[in-house]
Amino acid sequence: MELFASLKEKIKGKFIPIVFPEGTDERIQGAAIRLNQEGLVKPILLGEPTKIKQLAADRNLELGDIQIIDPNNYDRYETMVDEFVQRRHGKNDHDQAEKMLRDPNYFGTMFVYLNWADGMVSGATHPTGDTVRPALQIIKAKPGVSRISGAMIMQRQFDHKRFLFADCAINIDPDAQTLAEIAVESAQTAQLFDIDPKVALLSFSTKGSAKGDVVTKVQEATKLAQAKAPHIPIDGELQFDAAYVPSVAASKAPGSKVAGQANVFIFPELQSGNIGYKIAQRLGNFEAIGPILQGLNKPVSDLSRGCNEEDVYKLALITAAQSLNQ
Ligand SMILES: CC(C)(COP(=O)(O)OP(=O)(O)OC[C@H]1O[C@@H](n2cnc3c(N)ncnc32)[C@H](O)[C@@H]1OP(=O)(O)O)[C@@H](O)C(=O)NCCC(=O)NCCS
Ligand SMILES: CC(=O)OP(=O)(O)O
Repeated sequence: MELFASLKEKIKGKFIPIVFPEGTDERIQGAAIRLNQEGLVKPILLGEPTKIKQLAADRNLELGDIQIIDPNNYDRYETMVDEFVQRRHGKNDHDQAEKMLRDPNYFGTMFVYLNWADGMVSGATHPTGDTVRPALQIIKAKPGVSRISGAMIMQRQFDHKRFLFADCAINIDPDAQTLAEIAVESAQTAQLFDIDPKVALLSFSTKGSAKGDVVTKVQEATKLAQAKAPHIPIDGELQFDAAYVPSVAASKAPGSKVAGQANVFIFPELQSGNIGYKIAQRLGNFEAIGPILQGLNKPVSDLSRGCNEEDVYKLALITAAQSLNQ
């Protein structure tokens, strides 16, 4: 079954509450209306209600019974502040918490932490750092995960074949240990999207063809990842052509169980990961879904500011489906 049809089937009729901190944004409003009308998600928009309603009316959008919550006028605000201070274990005091929760991303993240929503989708108007920092600080990583990372599901237009790229969003310069963890987490995320993972740790070098600290890091990460998950086909260091093209793999990495057939691509650091997915999306015409945060205790999803309404709609479906697996 097509990916989103199967996600819709999983969540339909469950009215999973998802909080959208950017309630005034047109793309968010449009997606929330569709999700609500189709009975897929129970959207909660954050922002000043009169402003949200006026903007919707100006755009000819009908919000219907969608819930709107104003962080600046909310009767449970003090409870949220107290819970936040407790969660931060002395890192933020009451006065700081009062101010921080005025930020809709902190407010929305607390909603998820307190189980008042099952997930959050934000980032249409906020850069990634501001969107995800509250989740890193409040929701935190699952047991057994030390670093959260961001995966993109890349879907080819003509045959809907899917690939996973990571880390495209979070860890700026991961060390070998973190890179290994990203590789293993990515293989697990891939399975959620019906990708049978074959994981390539990418580099500008294939099997020692070039030298340097950055190549050594990828070689070490490959060994660590293989030891962590011996049941998953993982190999590196591989150039992209060796990872993906069978004829190149045959000459550059003969005998590899991954080279020539990789579908999960692990980038050595964030510059290449973020640039790589945007090239595939904008030049290669791939549909880019995500970034999907891997390793968090509860689902919080970050949009790219370049997203459209359809991206918001789809990421909300993924976020709601992720909440069923928590
Ligand atoms: C994610 C990011 C914002 C975190 O940076 P930061 O806020 O300066 O990070 P800090 O080191 O101050 O850590 C803040 C908190 O997050 C936690 N944290 C940071 N990175 C983390 C990670 N990858 N996994 C889990 N926790 C993490 C820290 O432990 C810390 O928690 P604490 O406050 O409870 O001690 C930063 O790594 C970043 O900007 N990444 C790139 C984002 C981006 O622009 N991507 C491209 C577009 S998609
Ligand atoms: C994923 C991405 O590109 O996010 P941002 O909105 O921070 O640019």
